[in-house]
Amino acid sequence: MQPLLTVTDLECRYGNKVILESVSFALNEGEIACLLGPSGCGKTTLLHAIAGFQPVYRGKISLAGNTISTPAAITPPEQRRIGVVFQDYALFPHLTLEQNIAFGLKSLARAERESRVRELLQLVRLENFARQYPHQLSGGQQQRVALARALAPRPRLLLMDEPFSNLDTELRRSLASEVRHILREEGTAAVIVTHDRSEAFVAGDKLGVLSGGLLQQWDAPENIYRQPNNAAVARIVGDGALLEGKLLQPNLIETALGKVHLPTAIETSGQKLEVFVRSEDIVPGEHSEAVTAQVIARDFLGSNTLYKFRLPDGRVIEAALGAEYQFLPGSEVPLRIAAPVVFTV
Ligand SMILES: Nc1ncnc2c1ncn2[C@@H]1O[C@H](COP(=O)(O)OP(=O)(O)OP(=O)(O)O)[C@@H](O)[C@H]1O
Repeated sequence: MQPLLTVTDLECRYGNKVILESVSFALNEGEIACLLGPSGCGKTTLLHAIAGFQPVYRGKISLAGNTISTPAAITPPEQRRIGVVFQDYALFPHLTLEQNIAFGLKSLARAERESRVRELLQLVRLENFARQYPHQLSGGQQQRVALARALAPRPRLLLMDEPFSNLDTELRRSLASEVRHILREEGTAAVIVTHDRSEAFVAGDKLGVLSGGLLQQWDAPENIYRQPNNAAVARIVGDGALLEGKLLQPNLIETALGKVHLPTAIETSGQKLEVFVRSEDIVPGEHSEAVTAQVIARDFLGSNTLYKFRLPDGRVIEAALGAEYQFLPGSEVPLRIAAPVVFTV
């Protein structure tokens, strides 16, 4: 099957400043991709290049088999059949919900237009609000209208730039899940920019992690979480500490947080080893491979407690522990690593 969207060796610049370099990925029909990365890493620039708002310096973007961007030629945004949803919703304040959604459907006959608007109002669960104006809706509802308006003309691809960032945390996650459901129902492929990893995990079939102008990894969110390509990706997709590792045996590493056995032996020819330890992958309890750490602080977070421990070498690490563990500040606790992610650098 030919991918819907193909980005090949893309480079984008502002003046002489290189913003994105060697970016390549492919998205299939109906797939949802989330672009995740720190502020300023080029997420919006990539989205704008796909939309046709941003020229490309090198490489190529193709949609449904047609080349739409090269350094030599750009298909104008309005000819790409790409829908865009912005962070600030950008709804028309003087139009009702149904008029907002019908906006891009002027070429349809009236009956067809009305039926498509009804269908979309139902899809975003706002059928009882058809005659209301945007200011009469909550932020989450407004964002669902913006989504319905963008989907109305049946775009081949939908682009969303930080669509949930104006909403509170809980609503963000539930809307991310709802958007996924709505896009699935419509069968529309999408690229969603976010800097919130839980939104990206919930919404995306694919995750693209950007940092330093490079697409560091492109894969299913779970694969990236379990096997990040490098420490930068590991940090972007999870909280944790990066420790130096010393190879004692091909499958045994020593770190400041004790020794860890690896499921498979690794070969190094003198390279440095780095061990990324997620805060939820640290286990207390007596063990031959544990080190003794001191509790210096604890924050109760509800489902778990976030402890700060001082390791024997003086560094402080965080561990998220369940309710079965109760340690007081000042106490000494044996700790070890349950599931390390190891990189050779
Ligand atoms: N019009 C512009 N002219 C020059 N530099 C720009 C312009 N727009 C963006 N940049 C720079 O390009 C880099 C990437 O910006 P971009 O908006 O793509 O990042 P982002 O990952 O979307 O960031 P954020 O998460 O903060 O929105 C930044 O360093 C930014 O300062």
